[in-house]
Amino acid sequence: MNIVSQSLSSSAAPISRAHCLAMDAADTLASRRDLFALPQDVIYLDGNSLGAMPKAVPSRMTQAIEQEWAVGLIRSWNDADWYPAPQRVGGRIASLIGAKPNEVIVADSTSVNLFKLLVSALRMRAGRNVILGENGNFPTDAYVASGVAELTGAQHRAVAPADVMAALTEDVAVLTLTHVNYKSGQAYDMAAVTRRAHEVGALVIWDLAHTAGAMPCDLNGCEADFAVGCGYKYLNGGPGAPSFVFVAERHHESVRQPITGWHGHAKPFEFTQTYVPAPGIDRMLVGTAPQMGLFALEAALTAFDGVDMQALRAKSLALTELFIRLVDQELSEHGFGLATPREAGLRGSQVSLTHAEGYAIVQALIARGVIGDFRAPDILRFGFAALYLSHADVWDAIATLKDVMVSGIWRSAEFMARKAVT
Ligand SMILES: Cc1ncc(COP(=O)(O)O)c(C=O)c1O
Ligand SMILES: Nc1ccccc1C(=O)C[C@H](N)C(=O)O
Repeated sequence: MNIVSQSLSSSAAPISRAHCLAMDAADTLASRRDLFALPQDVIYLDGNSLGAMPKAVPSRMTQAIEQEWAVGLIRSWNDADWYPAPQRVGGRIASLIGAKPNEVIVADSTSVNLFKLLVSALRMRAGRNVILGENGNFPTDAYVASGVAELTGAQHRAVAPADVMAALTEDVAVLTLTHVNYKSGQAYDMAAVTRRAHEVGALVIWDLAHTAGAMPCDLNGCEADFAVGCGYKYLNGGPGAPSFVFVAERHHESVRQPITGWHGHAKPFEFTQTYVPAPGIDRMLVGTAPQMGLFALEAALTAFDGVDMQALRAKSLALTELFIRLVDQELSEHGFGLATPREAGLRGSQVSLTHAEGYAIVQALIARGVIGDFRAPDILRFGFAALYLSHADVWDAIATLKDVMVSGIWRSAEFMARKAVT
């Protein structure tokens, strides 16, 4: 039972702001908020798109720029340990996703890492030619799968999430899914899906964009093959932070990724003319790593030091449950639907509402300091980063949304007309 159920189940009384403050007083993660620089007048519910900035980042960047780059110059590749940063930061992320440190490396973007893994998986399942995906996945996942299919002659087959299990047939080389859907916030049962895929001999790539740092994940416990994810969402690495890629140790020998750049070479500084893949996870590298992005991400990850991911999950579920209950309690007359499962076990760390006028409503909310986002055609999306949100924030966000609806302010031309960029 989570903190909301505990404090509310015994009473049928409406939830009040005082209840929320009581939950904050009992919140063991509450002090983590001080690790983040967030404007006073903002309630930030968009950490599933761009995480907030950890205060540890600016001083690390200043040191990297003013000392390591300006003074150390090229010597810093060795003297400041720039060279092993992809492995080092990968090792930190591994601890958040149920992987061993040598199974995760940070490189490139999520889209590029998906490309590398899809081609690798097809090569490992020669004789099978289907990439199985899901309808409604984040577009880049579908685009990259189609691009790989076009390049390799494979077939990209996308089915409804509910039909994935049945679509796992013996011609599937690789199944590619996003663990927590970016629109609905619904999560797959990673263990069950991976098991079924393996029963038919398929490999699985999990996109953890909306999972890593948002909730616990046990890649090795699920015997996952491959995974990718973003550094800039719940890991708070900053805009365009590099992505991470996971390859289970048992596949390290056989995985051959297609972008055979020199940093994935066994001996990059021998400058030979023939490509020989590096042993282990290093072969997933391509070219020179974006060091500044790595440093920001590395500093950002210190916000997770000592965090029990089960406690983080409990708080995340408490926040999302509270939000859902308050929508029921405060907004029932305003035409919102719920696109996210009420059942906690099926939910990631976001709540999505539906409303035909969602775009204008989100714009009006943002103008009042509650930052969520809109996803066409009718989704109002709210991400809950348990490290920096409080239960009172949830109350205040709902109160602002109610005010936007009751006042009808969202109908003003300003909000109806503004163009969405995020
Ligand atoms: C599920 C998912 N995959 C991938 C991405 C992004 O990939 P990239 O970092 O390559 O832009 C996102 C968000 O942008 C996402 O939500
Ligand atoms: N990388 C971005 C750059 C600009 C605007 C949004 C994004 C996102 O990450 C969107 C996110 N993946 C989503 O789930 O909608």
